[in-house]
Amino acid sequence: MATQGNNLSEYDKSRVPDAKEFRFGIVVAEWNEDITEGLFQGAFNALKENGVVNENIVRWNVPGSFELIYGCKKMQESYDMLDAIIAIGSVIQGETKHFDFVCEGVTQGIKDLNVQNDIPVIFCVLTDNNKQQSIDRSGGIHGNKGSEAGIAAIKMAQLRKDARF
Ligand SMILES: Nc1c(NC[C@H](O)[C@H](O)[C@H](O)CO)[nH]c(=O)[nH]c1=O
Ligand SMILES: CC(=O)[C@@H](O)COP(=O)(O)O
Repeated sequence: MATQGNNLSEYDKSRVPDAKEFRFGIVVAEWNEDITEGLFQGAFNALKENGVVNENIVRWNVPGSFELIYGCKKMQESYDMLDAIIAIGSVIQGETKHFDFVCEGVTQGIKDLNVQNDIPVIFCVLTDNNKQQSIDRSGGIHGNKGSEAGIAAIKMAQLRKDARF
């Protein structure tokens, strides 16, 4: 399986651009907030480890993962000086098919934001079968997907900058 055998927090620092000039937005869903706070810390720490200063990180909260779509869209519109945005959520299977619709909806919505707008939005939404899988991927045995997302945000910010010249 993609994550098993790998650690989401490990990365080759020599392959990560210096991010001290970049500005990032982070939109965090409050559903399963024990998980999403862990993901936020992973992303925040990864940005800081690579030179980002606190003043260049703006955070908004939204109720659930489905609202990440609107929150990220408004952040793209409100903060056009941002270099990348990270969308953080934790969706855990319940008794019904609601999980399927939330996961598909947020996936398609964030994809659309990347297609329609110029600020890249990084998909840091866990879609897990149970709580343990979420714990394992937000600072547990498989590392922290938030860290992975922070590094992806830096790399996409650099790609966007390079693409302008
Ligand atoms: N069950 C989970 C949800 N459900 C709520 C939706 O995201 C949304 O807020 C609601 O349908 C109102 O529009 N959200 C999560 O982030 N994680 C879940 O496990
Ligand atoms: C992803 C969800 O919305 C889900 O956790 C809600 O739980 P349930 O399907 O039991 O209503």
